[in-house]
Amino acid sequence: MTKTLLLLPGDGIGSEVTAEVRRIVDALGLDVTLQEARFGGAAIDADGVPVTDETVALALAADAVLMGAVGGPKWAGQSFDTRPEAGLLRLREAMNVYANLRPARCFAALADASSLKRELVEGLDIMFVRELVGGVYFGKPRGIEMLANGERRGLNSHHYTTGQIRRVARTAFELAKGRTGRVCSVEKSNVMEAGLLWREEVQRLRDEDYPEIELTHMLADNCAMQLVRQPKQFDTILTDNLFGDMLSDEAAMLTGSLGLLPSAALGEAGRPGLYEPIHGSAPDIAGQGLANPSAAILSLAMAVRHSFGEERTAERIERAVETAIEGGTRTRDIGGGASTAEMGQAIAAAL
Ligand SMILES: NC(=O)c1ccc[n+]([C@@H]2O[C@H](COP(=O)([O-])OP(=O)(O)OC[C@H]3O[C@@H](n4cnc5c(N)ncnc54)[C@H](O)[C@@H]3O)[C@@H](O)[C@H]2O)c1
Ligand SMILES: CC(C)[C@H](C(=O)O)[C@@H](O)C(=O)O
Ligand SMILES: [Mg+2]
Repeated sequence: MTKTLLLLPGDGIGSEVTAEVRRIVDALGLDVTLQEARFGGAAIDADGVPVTDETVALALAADAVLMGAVGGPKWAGQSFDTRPEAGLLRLREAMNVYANLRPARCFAALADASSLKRELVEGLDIMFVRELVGGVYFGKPRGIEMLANGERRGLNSHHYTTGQIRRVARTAFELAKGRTGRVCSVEKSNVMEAGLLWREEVQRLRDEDYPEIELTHMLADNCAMQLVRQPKQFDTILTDNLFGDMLSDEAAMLTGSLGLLPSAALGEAGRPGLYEPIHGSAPDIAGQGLANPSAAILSLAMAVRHSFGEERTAERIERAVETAIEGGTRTRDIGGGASTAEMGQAIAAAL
């Protein structure tokens, strides 16, 4: 049956990399109806808000949503509620995509592009499962307030409920069953109550429902260090919204570039997923044809796998990205001179 894919190019390199996603959809001849809507800064400029109610409704009615990137200096001075990033948070919340899968795999041909030694990253395959609709990103109260003594105070709240922790932990355990069965849960249970609850609930769910899973716990600061000391010790890393954001950017460099890491944000079964490269709008290279479209194209592969249920086509896209890189076509971030379009063409040709 024809699937619906809503493309949200967004800002900066977002539109450049989603153009290459279109190229791949066309080259594959996928049975997909493509829709497109403004998002982020582009929507602020045209519609006055980073995401309109109509776009949220389109997303909820689609089979999958693929977002490029949002944000940029043009909108950085605005209040939080009207920034491009707020549109992304609103969409994640509206779609209730609480489990964010961020795979960090090192392609053999790129082991030397990593900032770590080849032997540390060769064969690396980590799956981050980042909680995406809770924690400090969404906690209330929040804001900047004026104190009686004339000082200003910035305030954010970090909290998690049992249910929020258990549902994302379940996703991580289910995924790990199809991998090596090892899950490392990452928090700061030594200083944060929400971290302590996280550790307790993850352990409890493992003991109740997943005795076959080998679960370990690690403090987030140690995890940041271990990722660059001995990254191959990890298989599945389960963590909260903020730590997951930071640790996945760190892990991107193990694979060679931020331009390589895709993501899938999933909610309840049968609901649409939200797919995004993990990188941002990259204002420093936007508009120059320098962006690596691989992360966006690999995000399409994740959409095809998780929302369209077409595992073989997903693997075909992933293999084509690897083949194009092995064949020597590389954008600047991974040591080559290819443009965004040339990289997309090489991937399309390798399908
Ligand atoms: N999901 C998203 O939409 C998302 C994610 C992260 C940041 N942002 C937003 O993007 C804006 C810029 O943020 P930033 O500069 O801190 O992070 P960024 O991810 O945009 O860029 C960080 C660095 O990585 C490089 N880079 C990123 N993607 C690349 C690609 N595909 N190919 C080659 N190089 C790439 C950039 O050139 C830059 O040097 C901010 O407004 C931020 O809020 C959005
Ligand atoms: C743009 C921002 C809201 C977003 C996040 O922090 O989740 C980004 O950094 C990401 O990794 O998707
Ligand atoms: Mg991020």
